[in-house]
Parts: sequence; structure tokens; C-alpha cells
Amino acid sequence: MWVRGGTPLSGELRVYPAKNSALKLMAASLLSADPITLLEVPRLRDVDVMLELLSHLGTRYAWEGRTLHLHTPEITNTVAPYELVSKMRASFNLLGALVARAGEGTVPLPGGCTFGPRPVDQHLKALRALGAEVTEDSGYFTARRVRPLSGRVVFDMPTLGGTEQALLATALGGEATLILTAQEPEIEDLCRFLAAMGAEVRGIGSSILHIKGAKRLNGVSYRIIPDRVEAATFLLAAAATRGRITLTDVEPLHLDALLDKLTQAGHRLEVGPDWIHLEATPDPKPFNIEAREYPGFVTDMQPLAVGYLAAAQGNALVSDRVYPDRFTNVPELLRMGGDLTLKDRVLSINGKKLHGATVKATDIRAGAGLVIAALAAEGESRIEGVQYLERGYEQLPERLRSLGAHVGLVTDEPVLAVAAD
Ligand SMILES: CC(=O)N[C@H]1[C@@H](OP(=O)(O)OP(=O)(O)OC[C@H]2O[C@@H](n3ccc(=O)[nH]c3=O)[C@H](O)[C@@H]2O)O[C@H](CO)[C@@H](O)[C@@H]1O
Ligand SMILES: C=C(OP(=O)(O)O)C(=O)O
Repeated sequence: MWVRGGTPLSGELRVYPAKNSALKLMAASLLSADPITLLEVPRLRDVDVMLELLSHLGTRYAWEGRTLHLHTPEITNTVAPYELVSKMRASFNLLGALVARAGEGTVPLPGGCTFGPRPVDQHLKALRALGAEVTEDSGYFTARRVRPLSGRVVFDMPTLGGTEQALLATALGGEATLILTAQEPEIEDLCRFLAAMGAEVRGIGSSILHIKGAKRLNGVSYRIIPDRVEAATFLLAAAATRGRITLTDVEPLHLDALLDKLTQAGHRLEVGPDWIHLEATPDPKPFNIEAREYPGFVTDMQPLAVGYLAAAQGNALVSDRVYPDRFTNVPELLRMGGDLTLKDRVLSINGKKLHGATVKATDIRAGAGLVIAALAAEGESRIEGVQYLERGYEQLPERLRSLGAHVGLVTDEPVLAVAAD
């Protein structure tokens, strides 16, 4: 992707539904033999991968515009193939859904963004605590239901995927008390989805969840929550370019920690029930970040904020309690003239005017952080690894262009090549 920086973003943009919720609701669709309809599903690479996985397991699907119809009359295969599972983390949640619906499932260790160790021990701990037999063979995990899945799961730390695994495993005929669950909005969305299908879920939004599964889960038509990380990306891009933006179809409550930082920086914010307006200050103050679990400043927004802070003024300190090594875009920001020093897992940023450069995205949010920095930089940048951005952002160049940015895919825009000549 090429980006010619320096233009303040300006305009209105609709936020699309959350990738990380859509993927888990798609996995949950395996729990019912009835048709499931997901409204307004983001058209992303990860969604396509999950559809391939579901098809392999027995799901028939059809798109109607952005509405996705899913139907799994029966599970025809209980093994998820490595080629697909290795493409993203969310695929590991198929294990819980398969064991609940088919009594057995086999899923290899998942792939996904690599920014330090991402173990699955809590997923396995949860399944075992619920009475499943879990075995491992050459990187493939098999879970078997030998009795109805039920019990208490005490997580060692709040884990999004681990909590989702336990919810999926018990929603069909099981029962569980889950302690120290993740409280991320995607968990709440999955709980509400399962409740709409007929499961009983108490404690939604808290760190202790009680789930009583139904013997049979019914089909539903469901609207996914807005993507808070996408919203954060556009807000930070507008702030970095000293622009103004109105986001619609957004849930401001999911963005409290970021909105607080942006206000602290001096940007003017107005917030409505489902919209946010940001007018950037020409003279922003820096802010420090300690990324942590929701409702704290979430780790997925941390690399975005690093892109913003690198191109802003002043000194900032950034650390990440969830993924302490999630600083994969730092070496790339140095290529753009950034002044960033990483020591003992604390990133020290001396914000300054950046210049364009050829840089590489190595994961979704690191890549998006580079886009933010490139939009604020002087001159042209080329961001390689666009396939990572496409995992998590729908039509990113087109939507940035609608806000006045000069960006495009290298394949369909000769501008950078001409400029480089
Ligand atoms: C597809 C998806 O939804 N991905 C999100 C999900 O990933 P994911 O669900 O993988 O992240 P978790 O919430 O599970 O991870 C939180 C912390 O728990 C640790 N942990 C997790 C599971 C486990 O079995 N053992 C263990 O030690 C992790 O290393 C990490 O330090 O939540 C992350 C944290 O909000 C986000 O960055 C990802 O974008
Ligand atoms: C880290 C992410 O995805 P995954 O967990 O699939 O790597 C993400 O969406 O930012």
C-alpha cells in the first residue's frame, strides 16, 4: 500500500462490525442445527478463512449483500485443517464448539499475529475442568466429551479466547461457572448471541460468568457489535494528521480509555449514543500508555497509538501488560525517522515529524500503526505486508481516501512509482 502523508483527514465514516466478534459468533453458529443469520458482517480475509473452516466442518453458507446466512444441519467432519487454522488465532475456538455439538473435535495449534508467546494452556485447562478429555498429537489437540460438560473454571488470567472456549463448550447442554473471565465487549457479544440462541448466561460484562446450556439451541438473526479497534484506528489517524472526523455506527463506551487519552492530548471530542466527533488540536500533548485488559487501554490499540505518538510531539512511555513484546512496528517506525527506544519492555518515544519510507507490516495492528504514522509523515511511504491489513480492515485505502487521504494499493495506483522515479 502506498501513502502520501501530510493531508488532514476530514469527513464522516461508518464503523464496520467487529472482526473478533464476528469470528467467534461464526464458530458459535456450529452449535445449532437451525439457520443462523449474521447481519452486516465485515468482508475480511479472516471471515473468509472462518467460512472455509466452517464449510469443511459441514456448514452451508450464503452471502446476501453483507448479511451472512449459516446453516449446519450436521457436523460432517470434526478435524479442522492445519492450512486454515494456521492463518488465525480465532480458529482455535472451533474446538469448544465441536466438542459441544459433535462430542469431539480436533484442532491444531492456531496461527495469528506473532508478537510474542500466545499459549493455549488456559483453553485446555478450561476444557479439562469441564470434564473433557484433551489429548495432543503432533501439534493437534483433540477434545472429547465423555459426560455433559460442566464445572467451575478458574482462569489464571483474563483470556478472551479461553473464556470464549469455555462458553462455546458449555452452551449446548453443559453448565459452568467461569471465574476471572475476560470482560472485553466481544465476550459480552458472544454471551448475548448464545442467550438469543437459548442458553442462560448470568453475570454478562463481569469477571464471573454462569452459563447453563440449553439441550437444543435455536437459530437467530443477530447484529454484531461495532469494531472498536477499527474506530480507534480512524480516530488516531485523524488526530495524527490534525484533521477532523465523525465516526458513526460506533459504540463510544467501548472506547473510553482511548477517548480519555485523546482528550488528555488536547483533541476536542464530542460523543453521542452511537457517534464520535474528533477535532484535532494543532498542538497535541503526548500521553503514556500501559496496555491492559478491557476496560483498560486494550493491547490491540497499543500499536496504533505508538504510530500516532511517534509522529506527535513530546515524550511518551508505552508498555503492554497483556503482550509485553508487542512492539513489532518499532523498527519500521525508525525507518521513517522515528525516535523510539525499547528497553526492558518499555518503549520510550520522542515524537517528531516523520518522513516517508518503505516499511513492512508484520501483523494487523502493527501495520495499521504504520499507516497512521505514514498519513502524518512528510512524503511517500510504501507499506508492505498489505495482506495483514486485509485480515482486519475492510477497504482500508478506499475508506481513508473518502476522508481525503492520498493512499492506494501499489497494484492499482502508479502514483508512488511515478514519484519515486
Ligand atoms: C481473534 C481474537 O479475538 N484476538 C484477540 C484476542 O486474542 P486471544 O484470545 O488470543 O488473547 P487472550 O485474551 O487469550 O490473551 C490474553 C493474555 O493471556 C495469555 N494467555 C491466553 C490464553 C492462554 O491459553 N494462555 C495464556 O497465557 C496471553 O498470552 C495474553 O498474555 O485477545 C487479545 C487480547 O485482547 C487481542 O490482542 C486479539 O486481537
Ligand atoms: C491480534 C489480532 O488477531 P489474532 O488474534 O487473530 O492474531 C487482531 O485482531 O489484532
